[in-house]
Amino acid sequence: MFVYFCGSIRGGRDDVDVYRKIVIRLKQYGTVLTEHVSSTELTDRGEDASEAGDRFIHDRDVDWLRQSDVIVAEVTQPSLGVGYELGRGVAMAKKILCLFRSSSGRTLSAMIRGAADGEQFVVKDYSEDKVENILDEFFSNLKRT
Ligand SMILES: O=c1[nH]c(=O)n([C@H]2C[C@H](O)[C@@H](COP(=O)(O)O)O2)cc1CO
Repeated sequence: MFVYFCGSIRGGRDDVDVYRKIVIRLKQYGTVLTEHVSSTELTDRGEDASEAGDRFIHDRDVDWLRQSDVIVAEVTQPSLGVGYELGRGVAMAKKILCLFRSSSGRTLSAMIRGAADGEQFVVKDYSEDKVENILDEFFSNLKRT
């Protein structure tokens, strides 16, 4: 199984430790195509603007989205890139799990919360200590469908 993990990069790296925890768990379920998103070495400047530049990052990530079987996004820290990835994912009819920490005091965008249908597009409010359980539950339901 190929998993595409989305998390904020240029939108801010405050939640990188949570991303790391999520990616470690996701690796039990398959190949995480975007492991770099959870790297503590990656700053809010992005991937060294990559030698090939932003177009390279965009095209590579859209290819990975196409290849993925499931998209998991940590959406607490607002990020244009994550929102874009989710929109592309919906257009590709991918199975999507969005994870939001209400303890942040933020209100999740209506364009994410309002997209939830409980099946193809799932939004879960969670606390960091429960994240592994939520992922385990999501992936065990996935196997049954
Ligand atoms: O350097 C990058 N590498 C990369 O893979 N991305 C992708 C993966 C992340 O899920 C998402 C983050 O978007 P943003 O940088 O707008 O927060 O975009 C984004 C950037 C920088 O925008």
